[in-house]
Amino acid sequence: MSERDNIYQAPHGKVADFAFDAAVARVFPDMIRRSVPGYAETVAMSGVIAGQYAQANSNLYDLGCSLGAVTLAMRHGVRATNCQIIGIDNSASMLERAEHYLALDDAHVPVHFVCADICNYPLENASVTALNFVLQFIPLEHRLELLKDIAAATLPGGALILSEKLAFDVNEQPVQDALHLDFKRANGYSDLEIAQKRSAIDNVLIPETEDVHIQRLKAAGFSQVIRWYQCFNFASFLAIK
Ligand SMILES: C[S@@+](CC[C@H](N)C(=O)[O-])C[C@H]1O[C@@H](n2cnc3c(N)ncnc32)[C@H](O)[C@@H]1O
Ligand SMILES: O=C(O)C(=O)C[C@]1(C(=O)O)C=C[C@@H](O)C=C1
Repeated sequence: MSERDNIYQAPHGKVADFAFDAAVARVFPDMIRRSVPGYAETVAMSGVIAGQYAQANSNLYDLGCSLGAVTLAMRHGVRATNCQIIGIDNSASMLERAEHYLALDDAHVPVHFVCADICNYPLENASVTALNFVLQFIPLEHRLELLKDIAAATLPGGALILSEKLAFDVNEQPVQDALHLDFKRANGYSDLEIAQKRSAIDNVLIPETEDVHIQRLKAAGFSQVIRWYQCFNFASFLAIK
């Protein structure tokens, strides 16, 4: 079991930019469950989507895999034969723990975890790729290029699962922000913790609107984009090549 996230419980003075370091890796399952509305459903359904879109003799990628939650959900969902799943993250602390969870898992699809920058990693023969709450951390100027690389590596009929924190127009933004704030409060975060986490992620997690995501996925080479899930300000899209 993961430890409880109390990283922002005490006053920090100046709050440093958020990083996926050892302290975050240690509490990550608790942190993401209490911070991202719909996280558990998004992970579970990535297994169902992988079941539908995985093709025989292909690769499935979990880009920014953290502890491998989506990797393992896809591993249990895949029905096609001779697939392998490659989980990539540039945080060694995350991957160390991902290997631990993988060792406890009993499914049979081969899984390889790789410590690398997803913006430079050569992708190929992909039937399903997941970017589960990861593109939001990639610098804006690199996002289109990464999606183009994914689309180019994706087989016809293959899919990308893109889950993101969304930005909204001026009327909707305060409504969604208030609901997200209450979601965090309901999960036991204090107002100080919420405020300090917000300053930590302010320059690091840059959300964009649904329109921007859909247009860019199409510009990258995906022919159809469906928002299959949304819970408050977090949504997940299925982009089909
Ligand atoms: C919010 S977490 C992703 C959660 C995970 N996909 C899940 O569903 O549990 C973001 C992850 O992306 C990783 N990451 C961010 N930028 C990256 C990059 N350029 N290359 C590889 N990994 C990156 C971080 O280390 C972190 O583990
Ligand atoms: O938006 C927030 O307030 C968050 O805490 C979101 C978020 C995320 O979406 O990845 C940010 C960092 C942590 O990884 C967990 C959750």
